[in-house]
Amino acid sequence: MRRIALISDHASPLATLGGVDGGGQNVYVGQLARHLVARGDRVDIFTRRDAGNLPDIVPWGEGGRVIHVPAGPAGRVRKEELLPYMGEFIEFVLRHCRRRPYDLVHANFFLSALVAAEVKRVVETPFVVTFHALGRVRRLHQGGADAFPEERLAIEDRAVREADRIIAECPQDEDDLHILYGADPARIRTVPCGFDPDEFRPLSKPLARAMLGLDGHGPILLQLGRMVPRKGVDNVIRGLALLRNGSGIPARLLIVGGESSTPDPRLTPEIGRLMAIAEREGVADAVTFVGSRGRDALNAYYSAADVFITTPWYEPFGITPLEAMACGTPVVGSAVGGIRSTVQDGRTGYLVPPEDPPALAARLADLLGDPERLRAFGRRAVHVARSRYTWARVAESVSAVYEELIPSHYSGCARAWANRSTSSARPAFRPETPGIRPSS
Ligand SMILES: CC(=O)N[C@H]1[C@@H](OP(=O)(O)OP(=O)(O)OC[C@H]2O[C@@H](n3ccc(=O)[nH]c3=O)[C@H](O)[C@@H]2O)O[C@H](CO)[C@@H](O)[C@@H]1O
Ligand SMILES: O=P([O-])([O-])O[C@@H]1[C@@H](O)[C@H](O)[C@@H](O)[C@H](O)[C@@H]1O
Repeated sequence: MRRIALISDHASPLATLGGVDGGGQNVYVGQLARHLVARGDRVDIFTRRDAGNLPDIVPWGEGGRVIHVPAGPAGRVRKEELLPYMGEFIEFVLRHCRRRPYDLVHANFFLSALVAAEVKRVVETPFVVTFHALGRVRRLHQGGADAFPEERLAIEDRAVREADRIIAECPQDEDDLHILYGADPARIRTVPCGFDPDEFRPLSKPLARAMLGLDGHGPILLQLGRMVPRKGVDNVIRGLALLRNGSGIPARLLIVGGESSTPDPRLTPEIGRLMAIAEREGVADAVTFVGSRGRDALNAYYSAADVFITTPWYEPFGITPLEAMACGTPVVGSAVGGIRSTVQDGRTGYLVPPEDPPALAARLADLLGDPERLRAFGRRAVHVARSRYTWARVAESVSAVYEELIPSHYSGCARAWANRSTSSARPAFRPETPGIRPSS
């Protein structure tokens, strides 16, 4: 039985999703852990305690645990401001490793990669990293709006140098790692993200719409995800205006996501910005801001929609288009990142340039004007999603990556450490990265 530590500094599988900091990484870590545990691993997820009332440990399936790490205030801290608290995080994880070692650490995001690199330096546990988002790519697209500290890039460079394996989520992510970070291709493995068939399956549209209390006529378009400018929701609203005015199709747009379950521009400024754009474009009546929704409500939203739209500026993978496909809903998405692999242009949906409302409107008009094509795309989408992208398959591939580092017969690192830890020579944690401090 392998002992795996999954580090996910700011993205807990227990968090509410749809706000600025809660989305794909939370889902990834939670699903990966569940499926690894189902395959027989012991998995501890280390994530920062971001509320005072959280238990120290929460069970996560049979053999899994979410461990809340006291690092910084027990309240919300923006991920951009977390670096100074990572010293406490590292020391906490090291204490766990010393009590009972892990065979492998899997870090998620650059802050967690810093933890994994320190753990490797001190107790020699190998590590795998999935970045989920890369600092240089973010800088390229967000420029001055990127508020992460300068140290992020050096930490990512170090993680790329020191990780035993790096998981890329799509060919574009692989290229970014190689070209922007000089990552050694021999240590990169490309494994996509997934969806859970227990959460997402096609429901009939009338049933799904009745479940959500949606009435009225006209096609329904859906946008669902974290409410941040780089998701390009403004372009979806502009595309909707062009569609309604140009082709006369009376489509409506539902926008799911935000910091709270009712849309509140004070809590989610991006919603306020989008509301103003809908007003200016003359489509405020055709756009419904729903707020964030829990996992159990999403199947109905995806199934109720005629088309799912996602037009981010960039996307390391993009889980939402997959979830839509699994519900039999065709996707019109930006031709960027992982969306280029999941959406088969002209077979399960269409790919459009990222910031191009006229191209989006034209594709929507094409699709909505041809109900037979919509149905055929939807059927193929379910097939593609189910045959290639379940979390069970993802976990199998990730497990194979671990296997390269921990042989199945388990001669293991953990055992080596257990023998060695009887010696008194235990190296101490010395933060090498500027900007962090040890807690004591
Ligand atoms: C820039 C960036 O870093 N993007 C990546 C980020 O996910 P990011 O959070 O940007 O977006 P994704 O679309 O991948 O995932 C969003 C997730 O949040 C869920 N959700 C959203 C709104 C809501 O109200 N309720 C809810 O449950 C969605 O169902 C989905 O499962 O990590 C993912 C996993 O590595 C990648 O696929 C993304 O490419
Ligand atoms: O888009 P971005 O803000 O750079 O980075 C994001 C994280 O902050 C978010 O918490 C996580 O869920 C996403 O997977 C992604 O990694």
